[in-house]
Amino acid sequence: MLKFTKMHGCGNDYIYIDGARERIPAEQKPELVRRLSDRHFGIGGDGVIFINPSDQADFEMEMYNMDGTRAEMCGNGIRCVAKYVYDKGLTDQTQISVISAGRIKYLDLHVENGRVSTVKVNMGEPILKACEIPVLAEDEKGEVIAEPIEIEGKAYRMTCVSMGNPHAVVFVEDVQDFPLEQVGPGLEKHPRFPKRVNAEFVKILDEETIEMRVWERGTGETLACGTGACAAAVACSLNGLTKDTVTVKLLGGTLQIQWDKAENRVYMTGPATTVFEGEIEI
Ligand SMILES: N[C@@H](CCC[C@H](N)C(=O)O)C(=O)O
Repeated sequence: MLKFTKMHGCGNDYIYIDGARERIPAEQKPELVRRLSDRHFGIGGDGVIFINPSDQADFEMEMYNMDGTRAEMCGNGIRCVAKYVYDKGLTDQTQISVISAGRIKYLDLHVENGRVSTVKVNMGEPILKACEIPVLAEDEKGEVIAEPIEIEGKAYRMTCVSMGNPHAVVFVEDVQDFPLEQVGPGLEKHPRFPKRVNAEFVKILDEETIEMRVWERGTGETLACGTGACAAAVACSLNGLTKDTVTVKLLGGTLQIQWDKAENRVYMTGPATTVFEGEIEI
């Protein structure tokens, strides 16, 4: 029997597993993730996150998308990791560090009635160099800002940002009626992205507010994406469309994103919620 906790951040739901208690061989994880994430035959979720011990930070986050592929970073997931470790008494600290794919993030936990309600995460520097995102570009050391790209015969402009994981941000007039199911997979798997990409479709509401839908690499449309919201805020600022602090409205909730340009750090603040706990035979 495998113990798990189902949690979400703005409706981006993952299955959280204590990797110190549940020892699963690495080669079995992708298949297990696909089974557990299945919304009809499994627990159901956008993927699975293992919370492991670490010598470099307070905890390690090991993140898998629904299709069993690893991702370097997960913004909504890392807030839930903070809630998991605090609410379960694995730490009594309200400032913690979490490492994911070799990069350490620092988190401030906001506690109400003994439980974490919201978390502010220092998401680090946005990565803008094409070869580091990675996105194929004429100038591999340059930035990809408002560059033309064709998907399914239609022309769009994309701005590429990595928050540890790759994102392509496209500005659109209408988010709600945007044909995400057609355009999202085309952008995710476009040959310019050697590691595929997460695709954000963004409408500017005013200089401090944006609306966004996301097509996630390895999962498809989700109700929210934390790293995607950070990438969108950076892309808005780079294109001169908003201030450096924005409210991002997603299908499943709202995130506050600040790009502190003096420090060149992105800060994300948002909720973390536990849905239920259980055990499943594997
Ligand atoms: N939903 C996440 C991002 C999850 C990983 C992503 N699909 C990828 O493959 O990079 C978030 O909140 O950041």
